[in-house]
Amino acid sequence: MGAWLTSLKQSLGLLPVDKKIRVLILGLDNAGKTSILYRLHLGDVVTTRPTVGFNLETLQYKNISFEVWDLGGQTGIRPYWRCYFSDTDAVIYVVDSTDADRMGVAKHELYSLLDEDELRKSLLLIFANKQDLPEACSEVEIAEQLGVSAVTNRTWTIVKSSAKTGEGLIEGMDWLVEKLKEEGLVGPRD
Ligand SMILES: Nc1nc2c(ncn2[C@@H]2O[C@H](COP(=O)(O)OP(=O)(O)OP(=O)(O)O)[C@@H](O)[C@H]2O)c(=O)[nH]1
Ligand SMILES: [Mg+2]
Repeated sequence: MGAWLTSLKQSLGLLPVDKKIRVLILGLDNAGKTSILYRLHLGDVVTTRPTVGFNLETLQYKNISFEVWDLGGQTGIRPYWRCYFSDTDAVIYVVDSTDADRMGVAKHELYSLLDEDELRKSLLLIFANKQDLPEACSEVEIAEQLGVSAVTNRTWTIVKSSAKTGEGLIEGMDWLVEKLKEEGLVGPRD
């Protein structure tokens, strides 16, 4: 069905209006969350500052509306993440693949998220970010250090990415769309 016809039918009440897919972008400070949000939103590299609070954008991808919340990742802000958990369809967890010293902290924060009841049904897309840098660990190494192979109660994947070059971002979004369809959260026509 053409997009205009869908929208006409929706406005006439003949089709349900698709709900927005709620996505949280989480991860340690400096991981690249804001850079990824705006790379997806604007298709370009943006200059960022550490996020205090959040950035919120609506992304349209493959006829799906994603309401994307990018939350600040500094230590003192992380306890506030939980204020945003309700009704979250997907978590994008961003890891700085060059930050070997803090991989344990990144793992700890990830496992805290996995323990959250409000996120028990959320899809989990992990971006092993900053792959354009020569010192970046591979996504296989990151997966190992995060211990994600032990995660069996979630639909998850890990994708290598770069907010700088754009590598992996579409691959990650495509995975999300496929899983949202499988779970019936978006219709087959989307
Ligand atoms: N080389 C490279 N640099 C990146 C990449 N992604 C982000 N950066 C840089 O990493 C720094 C932090 O990026 P942000 O997007 O602000 O990180 P953040 O996760 O939003 O950080 P907080 O808001 O503090 O939680 C910035 O200097 C970015 O330019 C990437 O893929 N490659
Ligand atoms: Mg930020």
